[in-house]
Amino acid sequence: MGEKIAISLNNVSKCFKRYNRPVDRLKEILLPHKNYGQEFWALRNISFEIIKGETMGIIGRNGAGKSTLLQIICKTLTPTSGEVQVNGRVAALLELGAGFNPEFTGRENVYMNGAIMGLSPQEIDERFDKVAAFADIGDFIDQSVKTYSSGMYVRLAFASAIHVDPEILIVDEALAVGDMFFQAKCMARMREMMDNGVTVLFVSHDIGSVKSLCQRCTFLEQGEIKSIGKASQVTETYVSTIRHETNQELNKQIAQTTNSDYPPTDNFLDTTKKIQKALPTISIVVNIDRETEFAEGAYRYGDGGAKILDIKILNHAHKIANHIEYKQDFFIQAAILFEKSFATFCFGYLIKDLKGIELIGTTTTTENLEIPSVNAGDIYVVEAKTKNTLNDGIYTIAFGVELPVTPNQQHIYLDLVDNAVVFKVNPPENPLDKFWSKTYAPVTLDFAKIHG
Ligand SMILES: Nc1ncnc2c1ncn2[C@@H]1O[C@H](COP(=O)(O)OP(=O)(O)OP(=O)(O)O)[C@@H](O)[C@H]1O
Repeated sequence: MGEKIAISLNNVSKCFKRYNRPVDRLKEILLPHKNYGQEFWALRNISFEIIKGETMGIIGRNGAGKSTLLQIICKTLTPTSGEVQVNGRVAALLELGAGFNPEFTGRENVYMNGAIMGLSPQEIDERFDKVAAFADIGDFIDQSVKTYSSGMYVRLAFASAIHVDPEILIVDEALAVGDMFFQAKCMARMREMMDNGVTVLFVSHDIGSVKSLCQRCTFLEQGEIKSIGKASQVTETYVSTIRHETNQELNKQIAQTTNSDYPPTDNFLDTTKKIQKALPTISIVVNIDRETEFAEGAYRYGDGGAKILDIKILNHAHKIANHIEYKQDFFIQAAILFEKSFATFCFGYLIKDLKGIELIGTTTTTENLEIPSVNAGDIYVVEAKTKNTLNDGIYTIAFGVELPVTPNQQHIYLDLVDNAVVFKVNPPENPLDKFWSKTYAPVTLDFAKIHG
């Protein structure tokens, strides 16, 4: 394994045996030549390398094999076949319950953990106060760990893991158990460790955290790598896969309750404010007679029935632009061809930064705008006008046409083009106008002198 590689997996597979009844397991122990269980491959042919200092996210549905993979890397499980090489001191925060001895006090566990990680008692003495301060569990540090709440347990586990100077930090969803203040503290600490060159492997169902923390990401599906690469792209593949399945599930539910192919939007019409608004006269700049090529890296998904022909960003002067100005109005215009008839539809957009973090967006249902029925063959041009509240930088837009099923909660995606357009926000002409957050919301500031 090269010096720059922290973790290397070569064709790693893991097979578990599953038994229908506990007695079958016993029978197999007693009669080892007989087979009473079924083989289950939790991982199949997993190969990748993680470079030192890199942060890799692992995502996938429940049961995809994420924890099994981490346990194999941490060597608490042995693979059925394949090779695993790990180069560096590993601190792992796996599922709750692993790692600490419940009979020992918190203090004893910190010493035990430090010793396992190769620290001398003197080194642990030097660090203990920092561990206790980070965990912040007060006198519980001298109580046995079995009396801890799950939150206290995570606090101490995280504090002791990060204070052994790991070269590789492996975190499995553990942070989700702590309270929000502790989660924020852990995230900040993880970022600091990454900045200092620690390699991090991070399993999470929170796509936002994976996008913001990880450079690369692996999407596991039924024990196999479905996608591996840049975190922003892999997380998008994952989200689109899940949305596609949600679409199918919703369609199934709808088909069971109605005879029509698509949702009866009567319920929707009854329960939301009816704003039957004719589309204003729009000065059309999008292509309406052919499908346009979207930005490099764009990808689309959806159930069909509608097709987005074109999406354009327009500057404050309503001219096609790939640059928009600080704090000025801009427009998003799209053309949609309907291939089926629908009782209504909904459109919306989402602006993301280059890491894929979703910053600003809305839909017609969020805005309480209801669009009347459309017929197969209709072409609609839709437009959003908004003020640019983004800081200077590069952004992408996802634009979707959907069917509202439950207002603002569940939509069926007919056509969604992600990363459809890339655009740049220019820095302000006057540097004094610059703000320092990713986005800006207009505000009224006030003050009053109450003394002196
Ligand atoms: N000891 C075991 N014996 C039998 N099957 C197991 C064992 N451990 C895990 N599995 C199975 O292997 C598959 C992968 O499990 P794993 O815990 O790695 O998934 P995961 O992606 O971490 O899921 P989650 O997101 O729910 O934590 C699951 O179907 C699980 O039931």
